[in-house]
Amino acid sequence: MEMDKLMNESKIAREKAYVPYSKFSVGAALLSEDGTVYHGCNIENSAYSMTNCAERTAFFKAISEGVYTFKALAVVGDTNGPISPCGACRQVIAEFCDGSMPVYLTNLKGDVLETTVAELLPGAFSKEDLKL
Ligand SMILES: O=c1ccn([C@H]2C[C@H](O)[C@@H](CO)O2)c(=O)[nH]1
Ligand SMILES: [Zn+2]
Repeated sequence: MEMDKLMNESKIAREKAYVPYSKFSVGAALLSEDGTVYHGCNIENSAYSMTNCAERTAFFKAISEGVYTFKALAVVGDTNGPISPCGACRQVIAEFCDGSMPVYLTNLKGDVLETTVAELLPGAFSKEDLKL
């Protein structure tokens, strides 16, 4: 799949955001190895800290379906520059993706920052740290 298509999928995912508190909608589109695209949106809660970001929603949907191998991620929000995933999402992304996997951070104006999982979270805590 071309990356502009994946970025467009993230905009479609964004339309489902449940954001009565922040009114800040975010969408994510996670491309799996077999070509399936998992949509994620942010899902807020009156107990604010229970909010789930768009990125983690997309990952948890895929993982819960038994899908663990990913090729790319696109994220979009109505930000001035390319959206910047929060720390919690960076850690979840690092858990399930190779450091070299491309991540496309975008906004509604069409700005695109192409980065990688490793660039998003240098020094991520990982399973190696657990000495398993
Ligand atoms: O990368 C991001 C940044 C923020 N949010 C959500 C969390 C909250 O619902 C709203 C404002 O922080 O945006 C995401 O889903 N992803
Ligand atoms: Zn997040």
